[in-house]
Amino acid sequence: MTDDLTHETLDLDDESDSNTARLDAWLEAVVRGFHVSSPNDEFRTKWLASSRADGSVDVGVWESADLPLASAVPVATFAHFVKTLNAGAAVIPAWMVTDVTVAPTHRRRGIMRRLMTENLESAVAQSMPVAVLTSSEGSIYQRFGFGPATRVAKVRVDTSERFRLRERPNDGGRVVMVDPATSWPILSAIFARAHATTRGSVDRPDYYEAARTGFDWDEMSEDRKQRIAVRVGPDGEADGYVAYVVKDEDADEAEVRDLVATTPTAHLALWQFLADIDLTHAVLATVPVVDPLGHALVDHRVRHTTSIGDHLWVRVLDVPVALEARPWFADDRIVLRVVDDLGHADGSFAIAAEGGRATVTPSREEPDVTVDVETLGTLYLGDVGVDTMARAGRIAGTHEALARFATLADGGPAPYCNTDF
Ligand SMILES: CC(=O)SCCNC(=O)CCNC(=O)[C@H](O)C(C)(C)COP(=O)(O)OP(=O)(O)OC[C@H]1O[C@@H](n2cnc3c(N)ncnc32)[C@H](O)[C@@H]1OP(=O)(O)O
Repeated sequence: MTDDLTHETLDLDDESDSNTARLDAWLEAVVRGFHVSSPNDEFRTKWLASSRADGSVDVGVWESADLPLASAVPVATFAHFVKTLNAGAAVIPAWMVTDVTVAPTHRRRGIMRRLMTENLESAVAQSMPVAVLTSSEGSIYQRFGFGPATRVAKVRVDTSERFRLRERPNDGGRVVMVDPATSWPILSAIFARAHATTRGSVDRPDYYEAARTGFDWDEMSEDRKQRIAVRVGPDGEADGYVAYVVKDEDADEAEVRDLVATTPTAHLALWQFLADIDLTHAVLATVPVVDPLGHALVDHRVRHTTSIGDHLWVRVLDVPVALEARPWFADDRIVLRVVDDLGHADGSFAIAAEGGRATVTPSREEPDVTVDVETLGTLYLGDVGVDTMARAGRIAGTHEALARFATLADGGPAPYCNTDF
């Protein structure tokens, strides 16, 4: 990498003592970077199994072992694996970037920039249409072409007697408590259906299975607090679930760890279930910003938003593949210029849309509208409209061209990603 730093991709399958020590040191660097306690043996074993299952590619940067007090722990880490993103009209491969850390002793000397630049080049070499990540801070990744593309809200819902749905779900379905240890086939099938139909959804890393079936990654121990309820629809098919904990019996609050529903009725039925938990009077949850729950309540104020934040960041790498996978909302043809300092998405592209889908091809025509690749990432899943970005000074074009682009690009359901990675 530089004279005193070496850059190495871990071998997750080598079980020799020396390589195990290497993996442990890499994991220590990650948890240290995020200020999490050092892992115990159970965490390490489960982390390795999950990383292998995901096909994770984990890179570390080490100082020379000849330096005084040289540590086995790398000074930087970077990982990616490939899953899928529901882009609204098609599900496409997504290059998922994670575990980016640089030690305080080595910060701000370009290590992360180098790792990210090389990593995105690998993604392009493997024909990835988009890279995605979730970010610890708000101003790191724009410089690499990532734009915040979905948001989540944190809510506190008063589930005392004030909680009343206008209409109690009454379609003949029921909610059943299931044993977390054996729940995974049901939960993963529900999530797969939600993923296939939810714009902005990213498929889940393998560690979700351990999290849902009895391992608490934060506490690094067996999870004996989490409960799971599954909603069974009138046809006998499981169509939603909620995983929750009542952390402290005195706190009166249930905390939702995961709520996935494949139908509107299942969603409301699971909220009614949460409201019906005795000895609790509030539910804390992370939910879509555009959420029907408030509108389904007699008193919408029982659902109180405590914060809204960005969640999934998108970096378009292959403009035609990415844009052909998203929905379009008018029949029109427009030439879009994308400016990308890293070059991957740079160029002009004709978007010819008809019947909700577009054919996108490189073009030499004069562009109607110009965006940088970060702005394209933010527009991609439809969380923010063209007009808003134009008024933020982020899209160039004539008034008429911007209006046509807005009619073409804006519409459809608000995106939602409820996968953390
Ligand atoms: C996808 C994820 O994993 S998100 C998690 C990111 N990791 C963390 O938050 C853990 C704690 N932080 C860190 O480990 C490090 O500070 C990192 C990884 C964020 C940055 O690593 P560094 O090697 O210091 O970054 P590097 O020196 O390559 O900086 C590259 C550019 O990003 C900028 N940058 C770096 N960190 C930050 C930050 N926290 N906020 C804003 N800008 C930043 C630098 O100023 C630099 O800008 P420039 O090249 O355009 O002038």
